[in-house]
Amino acid sequence: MRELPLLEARAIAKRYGDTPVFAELSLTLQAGELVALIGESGSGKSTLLNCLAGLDHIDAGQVLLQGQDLALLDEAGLAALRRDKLGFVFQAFHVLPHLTVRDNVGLPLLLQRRRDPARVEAMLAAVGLAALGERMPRQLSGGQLQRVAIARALVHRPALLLADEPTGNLDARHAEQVLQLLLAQVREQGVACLLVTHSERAAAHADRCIRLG
Ligand SMILES: Nc1ncnc2c1ncn2[C@@H]1O[C@H](COP(=O)(O)OP(=O)(O)OP(=O)(O)O)[C@@H](O)[C@H]1O
Repeated sequence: MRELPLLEARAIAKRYGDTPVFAELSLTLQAGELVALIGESGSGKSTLLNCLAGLDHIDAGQVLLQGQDLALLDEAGLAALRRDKLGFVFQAFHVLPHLTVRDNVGLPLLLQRRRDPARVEAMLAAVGLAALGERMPRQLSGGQLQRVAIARALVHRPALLLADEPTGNLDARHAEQVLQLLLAQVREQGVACLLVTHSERAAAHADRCIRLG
């Protein structure tokens, strides 16, 4: 028997006003799978990620995370699901400006009431930011901020990682470092990862590609 998909979208549709972004879109993601989401600018990749995370409402269809239909959850239920199961790397990082780098990375663990300083340090080291834990976000470069966002998205060992161009601001060396980190989470921890990317190099690491538009 086939394993229950970690994430399943069934014939979902999204429009803004009268303008459809996508329709009849179905996808599944299994634990331990890295899937690249590709498509031209404006094809709806970020919108799809937001819909899969329950951050944006769909107009038709169903999204199921570990069999749970997101539409049946209220806002508190959705927030708890995101807190416990999901890591999200936003295109705009959404790093909190008044917290240090270390506290930004530790935030998901704090929200789950399970502080783990060693895990936070390990994630900082994994993204090459071990020396910058005490810095404030305004003292970081764009690429460093992106790596903070990646460490924060993984620190609580989510079952699902939705990553919106996580290597977009990085030089080749750091992009490869981040890709290897994502791959390790997928292969060793069984994380399911949907990776939005314009990079052929990043897409080449994926098990499959889904194209929008
Ligand atoms: N809040 C919104 N209101 C109206 N239209 C929106 C909104 N958000 C996105 N759109 C439109 O929906 C379409 C898809 O946008 P989206 O950001 O998902 O694309 P994308 O594939 O992620 O693009 P990029 O690669 O440039 O990040 C675009 O045409 C965009 O203008």
